[in-house]
Amino acid sequence: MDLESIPGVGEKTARALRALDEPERALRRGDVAAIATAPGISQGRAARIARGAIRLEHNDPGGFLATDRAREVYRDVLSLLKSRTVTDYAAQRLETIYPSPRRSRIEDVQAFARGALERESDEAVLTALEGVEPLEQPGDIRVRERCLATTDAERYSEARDVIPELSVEIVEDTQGLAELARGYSTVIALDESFAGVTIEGDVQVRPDALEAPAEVVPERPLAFFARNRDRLQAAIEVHRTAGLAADCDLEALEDGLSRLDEDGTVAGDDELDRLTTAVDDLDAAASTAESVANDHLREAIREEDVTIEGSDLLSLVERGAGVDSLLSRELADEYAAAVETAREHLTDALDLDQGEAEIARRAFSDEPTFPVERDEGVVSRLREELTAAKERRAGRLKRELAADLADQREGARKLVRAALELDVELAIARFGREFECTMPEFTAETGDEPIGFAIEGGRSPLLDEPLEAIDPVDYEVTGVALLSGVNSGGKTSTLDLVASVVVLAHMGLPVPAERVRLRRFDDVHYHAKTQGTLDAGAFESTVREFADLARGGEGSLVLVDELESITEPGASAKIIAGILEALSDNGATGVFVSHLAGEIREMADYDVTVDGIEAVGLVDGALEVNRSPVKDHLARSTPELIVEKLADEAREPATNGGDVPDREAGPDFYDRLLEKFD
Ligand SMILES: Nc1ncnc2c1ncn2[C@@H]1O[C@H](COP(=O)(O)OP(=O)(O)OP(=O)(O)O)[C@@H](O)[C@H]1O
Repeated sequence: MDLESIPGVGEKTARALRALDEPERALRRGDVAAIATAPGISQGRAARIARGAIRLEHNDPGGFLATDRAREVYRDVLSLLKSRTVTDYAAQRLETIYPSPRRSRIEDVQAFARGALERESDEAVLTALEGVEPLEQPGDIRVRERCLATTDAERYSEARDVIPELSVEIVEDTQGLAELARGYSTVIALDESFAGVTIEGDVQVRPDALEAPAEVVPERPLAFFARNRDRLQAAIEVHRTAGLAADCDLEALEDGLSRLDEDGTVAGDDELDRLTTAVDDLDAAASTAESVANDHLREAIREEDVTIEGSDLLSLVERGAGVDSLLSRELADEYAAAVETAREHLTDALDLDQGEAEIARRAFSDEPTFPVERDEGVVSRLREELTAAKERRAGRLKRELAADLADQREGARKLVRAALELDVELAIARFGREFECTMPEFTAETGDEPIGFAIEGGRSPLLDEPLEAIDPVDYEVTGVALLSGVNSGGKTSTLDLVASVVVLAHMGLPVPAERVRLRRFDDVHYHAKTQGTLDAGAFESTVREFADLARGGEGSLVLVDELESITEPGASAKIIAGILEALSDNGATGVFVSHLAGEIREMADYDVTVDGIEAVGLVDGALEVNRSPVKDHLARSTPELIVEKLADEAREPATNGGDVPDREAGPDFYDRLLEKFD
């Protein structure tokens, strides 16, 4: 359907509506507001869309997490996974794994997770992963030493679009081209008509340039590799340390990257380095050469005894000759030697080749002068010569490197993606290992008897204690059960365990238990313990919520922690009994933690299962608890245990020097109390 054709649906609303089909992308609040107020959308539809948007925000596109506490458990287990990633990418990628009732979705992630669990992570891999990030597009680049030239206005604008890195110039004719060539180290002429013309400077006639932009601007592909050099090197390192098969030639890529500087220039070429240094140092070297020559000459003059006949001197003075002629007459050899040192210095300091040295020689004239002075014109020539050679060389190296790397681009992308995916897998593997997880078995798939859930040796990942301090819990529920138990026995932790196991299983991930079998649930309703008695309004809305639940509970997992605190015990027991009946009729799976299990069972008009977390005894005043709920067993409460202990002690013969324990309240009293508990 064309969304924009709905009256009143603007672009923004349409975008928001489309986003609903893309579960990976959360809707923004503004979008939801736009939908809700868009004319042409009924209130009911707007509400449904808003609910969908909220689910998306909670990464719950399937509406699996039906309550706040269920969503909290999901966020908590997700955090545990995310905290085991190295890269931000992997953390974000884990966000896309959400619990779902859909078999295909679960199985897809399961396949991924099974592979992940095989992965070994060692420190070297994790360290290497620190440098990996998603690849980035380089920013805009400008190449100043090269330009494009054409006589044609259409080609001109096409060139500007296709190769924005170079400036494009319109030229009238060969003369225009020649002028341009003086300002750039290379001019790329786009017109066939320029073929064969001879112009001073570097002019290339490339009518095909717009079809192969990377050849005339190798800076473009190189910028991509330069921008991503470090992350690519890190991704290579990840592949090496993890022994991961790569989709590209790692050596070739690494070699290419090692020749590339961060700014996109080619590194590690001796000749280019020589030319670059020569251009940079030229002025300084020429001036030093000058000083060297003058020092040399000064020294020579100082040591020289110049003998000149009076008549010669007279003729020189009469002719008005200066020091120069004296130099050339009397000190020609010294001058020549001084100039030679200057030339040698320039050649050596700049490491010039023969042709360049020829030019450099001319920077110091054979005509004697004092002081010796460089010829700036010649130094400029030399600079132009060196710069042109440098740019030619850099250009060639860039083209070669770009050609070498061109084939690696796709491979490089895959390399980084694989490294980042490995981080996701390693996070799952570490979670799996650290919580001693297994893959859960969905009974619909295994063909076993339908059950609710059966957890063997489960340890809640939400407990703060280290794993070894957590007692493994076995718990199995099919239908709806009440869970009774001593204070602090671990009832809430058991609900947390069930919720996290079920949520993880429906995310397609391994679960923290020795073995888990479960049915595929449609949703999880987990209600945390309510703090204190609810006011009438809140009580009413809670009852309403359960009425909804009771109506449609089939396929639901309902976990409720001490609902009785919402109102006074008598009324609570009645309400809970009613909810249990309805849920049980509807085939839901549920666990209700309650201290009123006995009362509720009596109220209910069917045989409610009551499981119990039992204190095995009191050790030094502290309860010793069997954390696995015992099936069909109403656990004794803590007060009962204490009365029992007192009764036992009262019955014991005095052991402390004839002092009879609790003389005032003898064994009879405790026995009578105990009877009340039965
Ligand atoms: N399986 C376990 N292994 C070790 N310690 C546990 C386990 N389960 C719970 N505990 C410890 O017992 C404490 C109390 O657990 P929990 O809050 O789940 O008990 P409860 O029965 O719900 O308590 P209450 O009666 O207050 O509702 C936890 O904070 C935890 O330290």
